Amino acid sequence: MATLWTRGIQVCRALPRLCTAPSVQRRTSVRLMSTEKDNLLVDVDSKTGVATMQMNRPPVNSLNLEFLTSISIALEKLENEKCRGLILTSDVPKIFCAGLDILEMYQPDVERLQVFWRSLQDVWLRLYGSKMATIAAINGHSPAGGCLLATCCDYRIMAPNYTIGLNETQLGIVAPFWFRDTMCGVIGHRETEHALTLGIMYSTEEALNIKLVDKVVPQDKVIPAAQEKMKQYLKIPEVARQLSKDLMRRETVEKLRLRREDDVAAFKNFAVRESVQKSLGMYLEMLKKKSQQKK
Ligand SMILES: CC/C=C\C/C=C\C/C=C\CCC/C=C/C(=O)SCCNC(=O)CCNC(=O)[C@H](O)C(C)(C)COP(=O)(O)OP(=O)(O)OC[C@H]1O[C@@H](n2cnc3c(N)ncnc32)[C@H](O)[C@@H]1OP(=O)(O)O
Repeated sequence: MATLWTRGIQVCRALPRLCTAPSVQRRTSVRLMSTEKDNLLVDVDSKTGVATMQMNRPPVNSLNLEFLTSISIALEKLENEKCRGLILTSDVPKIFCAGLDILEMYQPDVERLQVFWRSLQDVWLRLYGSKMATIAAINGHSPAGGCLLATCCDYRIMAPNYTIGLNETQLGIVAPFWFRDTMCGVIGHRETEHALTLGIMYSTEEALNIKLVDKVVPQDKVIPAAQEKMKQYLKIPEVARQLSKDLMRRETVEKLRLRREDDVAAFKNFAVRESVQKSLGMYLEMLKKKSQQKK
């Protein structure tokens, strides 16, 4: 991984503050370009070629356009750098990712809404279709789009006492076909139908039971366990591992690739419906009330 190391140093030269951070010893730390400051922390271990991507957009890592764009650019960069593995996790306490930023969908600017949806498609295409071995270290709640990110990965390790699931119907919205297909690939048709129609948020233990997550470990062991599991993936001859993954996922990836603009139009037309806007408004209100009660 010499090339990676050299390139990493070049990036660090442009960002000297990072290079002096103690946590980057024997590591190449790459802070990727982003429109929102420091919302994505990406460390690449120069010895193993494994990147750790920490989402850091408080309070809940909700995915707005800028954040999705940062993630997409980072994924592209890691793929171009021929990183071998990716651990996706969160730097926000108790939250892996709260899914799409509902404010992007509520009373939207229609042009931005479509760009927003394309940026989510980009992230999905890059993560689900990645050549890297990918592991989600789920160290917090993971509803909807958060669950999507986790299910895009090859393996999921989760800490206890959190929730994960595609809860879209609870907001009066619908998980599109590529969310469904990703979930189906992990837990199968029947459980996905059950999960999607009811918008089920599973506890960590329930998620383990239905194999939505592969392993449960204490909070402080989630990232070490992901690093350990990654070693198993990296022992497999690269081309064989990548082609096997591609064989499993290509059809699903191609389906969206071929229908991207139809999917954008379907999303836009759905999101602007009066009934959908009303549901989103009520859900936001409920979240606000709940948040105020805590304060
Ligand atoms: C015919 C049709 C066919 C096809 C359809 C075509 C297209 C499909 C159409 C639509 C598809 C859309 C797919 C959508 C995917 C999504 O991801 S939607 C987002 C779903 N997410 C959620 O439901 C999560 C909601 N949040 C929570 O449950 C909790 O916040 C939490 C468990 C994540 C964390 O709990 P707490 O730590 O207690 O934090 P608070 O609840 O107090 O929240 C703090 C703060 O953050 C705000 N917030 C939370 N989540 C979001 C969010 N997702 N977006 C924006 N903002 C969020 C919350 O309101 C608080 O704000 P303040 O009140 O403090 O300002």
